[in-house]
Amino acid sequence: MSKIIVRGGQRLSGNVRVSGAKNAVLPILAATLLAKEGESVIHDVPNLDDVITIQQVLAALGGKLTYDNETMRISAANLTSFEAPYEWVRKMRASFLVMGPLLARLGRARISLPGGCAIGTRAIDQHLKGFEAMGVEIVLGHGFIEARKEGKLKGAKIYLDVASVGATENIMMAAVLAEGTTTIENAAKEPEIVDLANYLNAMGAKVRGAGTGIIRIEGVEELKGAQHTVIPDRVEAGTFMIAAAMTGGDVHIDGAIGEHLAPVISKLEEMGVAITETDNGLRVVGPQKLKSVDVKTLPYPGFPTDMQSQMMAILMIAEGTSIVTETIFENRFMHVEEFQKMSAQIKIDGRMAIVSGNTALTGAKVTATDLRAGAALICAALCADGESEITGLHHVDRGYVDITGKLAALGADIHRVDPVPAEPVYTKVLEGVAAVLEEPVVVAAMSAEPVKREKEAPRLKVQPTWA
Ligand SMILES: CC(=O)N[C@H]1[C@@H](OP(=O)(O)OP(=O)(O)OC[C@H]2O[C@@H](n3ccc(=O)[nH]c3=O)[C@H](O)[C@@H]2O)O[C@H](CO)[C@@H](O)[C@@H]1O
Ligand SMILES: C=C(OP(=O)(O)O)C(=O)O
Repeated sequence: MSKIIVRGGQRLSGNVRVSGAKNAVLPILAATLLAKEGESVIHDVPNLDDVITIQQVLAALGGKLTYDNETMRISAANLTSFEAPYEWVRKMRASFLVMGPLLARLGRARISLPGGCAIGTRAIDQHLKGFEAMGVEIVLGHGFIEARKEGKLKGAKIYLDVASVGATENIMMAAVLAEGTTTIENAAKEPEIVDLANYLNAMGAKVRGAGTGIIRIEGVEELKGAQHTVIPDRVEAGTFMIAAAMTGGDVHIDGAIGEHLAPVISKLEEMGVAITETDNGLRVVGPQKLKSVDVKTLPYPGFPTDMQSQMMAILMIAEGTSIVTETIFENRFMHVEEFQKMSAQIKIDGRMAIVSGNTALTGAKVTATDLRAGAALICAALCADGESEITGLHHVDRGYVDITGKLAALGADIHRVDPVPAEPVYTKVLEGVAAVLEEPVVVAAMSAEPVKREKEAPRLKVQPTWA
């Protein structure tokens, strides 16, 4: 089992570079499927497990991809499938974002139902409501959503009951090739929505109003591949801000965009952290003593739910009691039990967590229960007394590029231990796969490259019920 070992007590200092945003790159890579001709060249693509997953999804749908030095090149001229099976959607919910592009390009999509996940039920009704308003016929059954529309999708006026990030993105991507104009009301306003709209417009789309509550999309005939640079990851940046502040450090976060982090900056400033904007990032200086604050997660521009657990980590060592209210996901307090193993004093009351401050954190063996919980446990371990061992790293690897190396470069006493893969068992599995496929299989193990086969392996084709 992979683990991160941290010995607390080191003050962080120096410069850390923020990678491209996971939550921006995933919809953008899904949107590359919309280009009937030309290559898309996407820069600052972070080397994350979620990026490898979406890369495999795109390749299986017929996309041709290469990934080198944080640049991904994608051609999607010849799509060969309209199906996203359970294996992908289970691994990464954002695989569901291929539904909008597939409907726009092929008028068909067969997508596994994403179901709930650790942090909440995570409904998809608003995505489906949007597609149905555009004339798509949707049938649910056997764990799949089967969707089709004869001819082009029709522009529509769609009011979202909740300002869902994913639904806004999926509907935007479906609408860019629709007949007529689509209006999304109560649209999500996150910076990742604006980044997606910028990429779509570079492809030739007509998207207006992204970043506000009303987005208008005028459908166009065709889109072409385009160049785009992904925005820096505001959650990764926010995580380093908290790590710096918790250790009383002095850290420059290279690439962080202040405007994207306004609620995090405000709350940290209220706590006594000094934050200054520089030409290309933010400088964060932790104070001697941190003050407690109350925090409530909200859709952008409110305090991001993806920073809630890291914020809770810093509140544990602030002076006084703080209340953290989670309004986006109903089950996003799983990290509390892990923090308690590190001596935290936190009580949960429904959607509120009451955090007693002034805790002298102690090192412990803890498990990342989700992606941001993992990051929060690392932050806590950085100022805990003694050694902590953090497992459950498959969550962390979904969203942080080399968090261990980046923190070590800032002076943290941190390292990662990965078990050596058991070669004979692995080879045996590959031999088994090759036997089933009746073909040799060559896999680039532990690499960011997509799985390589000597020739395209036969895929299981599942026909939609109406075929
Ligand atoms: C890949 C990606 O970008 N993930 C982010 C995205 O997730 P995601 O796009 O899944 O989050 P949403 O904004 O859709 O979900 C927010 C809330 O709306 C509810 N909902 C959503 C859709 C729907 O059709 N019906 C419905 O009721 C969800 O259950 C949840 O309670 O935004 C979240 C909220 O900022 C972030 O935490 C995730 O990191
Ligand atoms: C919840 C998150 O991501 P996802 O929507 O991909 O699960 C996250 O980035 O914290």
